Amino acid sequence: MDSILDTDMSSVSDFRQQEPGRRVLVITAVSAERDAVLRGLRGAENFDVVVAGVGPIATAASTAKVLATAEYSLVVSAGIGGGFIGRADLGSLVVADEIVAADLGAETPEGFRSLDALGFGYTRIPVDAGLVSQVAEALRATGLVVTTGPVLTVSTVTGTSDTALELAARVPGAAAEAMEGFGVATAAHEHGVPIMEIRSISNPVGPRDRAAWRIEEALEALEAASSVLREVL
Ligand SMILES: O=C(O)c1cccc(C(=O)CC[C@H]2O[C@@H](n3cnc4c(=O)[nH]cnc43)[C@H](O)[C@@H]2O)c1
Repeated sequence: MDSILDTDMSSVSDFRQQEPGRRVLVITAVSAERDAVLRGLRGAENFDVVVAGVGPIATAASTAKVLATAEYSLVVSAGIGGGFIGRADLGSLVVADEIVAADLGAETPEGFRSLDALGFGYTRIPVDAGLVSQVAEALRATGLVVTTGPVLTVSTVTGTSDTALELAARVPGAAAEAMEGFGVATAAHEHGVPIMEIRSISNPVGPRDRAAWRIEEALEALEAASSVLREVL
């Protein structure tokens, strides 16, 4: 398999306008995630799966571009992510009940202040509670291990225990971190389309140990989750 970091974004420019209605747009960062989602969806016709790049900025731009060309009833940010220790183990799934731009703000002598605390915008996008519980229950019914909670969007992968502890204190209940959710959610929110985020856990949030990442297992869990999404969305 190619590196997880390969970003084949051809699906963005190849995207064709689809019938409006109950269409679901799934946004992944990289092609390995897209392929796992597509395996799970097994040709489901009401889903489009698009590679939008790594990080919140690339994904926001790519998602906005797709949403400008077609109508969707739901946008799903899906991919691998880091799990906060004690909240989400390797190979398990996290369904976001809130999508939080966790490092968008300012450092002050009193500590971090988020953009919304500074009065400049928003950093938290809630997910419909009924949708979260419906999807989480359906995933659990197939034997998958699922946590619901805030999923943090960061521009820098956490690499120390200190940062992991700081983020967990900043967002109580934080279950996972990744790099795209808030970008996808901002584009969806601005288009008035409901959003959800699902992460399969490839690594713990904390000291950088690239060799300990379990990307294959996380992609398998993402595939399994996608086959459930096929049935419930
Ligand atoms: O270890 C590195 O040197 C490194 C540098 C830049 C990027 C990476 C990635 O693995 C890209 C992250 C990619 O996967 C998602 N992801 C998975 N685990 C985490 C995490 O613990 N924190 C943040 N993002 C994570 C993310 O959504 C990206 O798409 C590695």
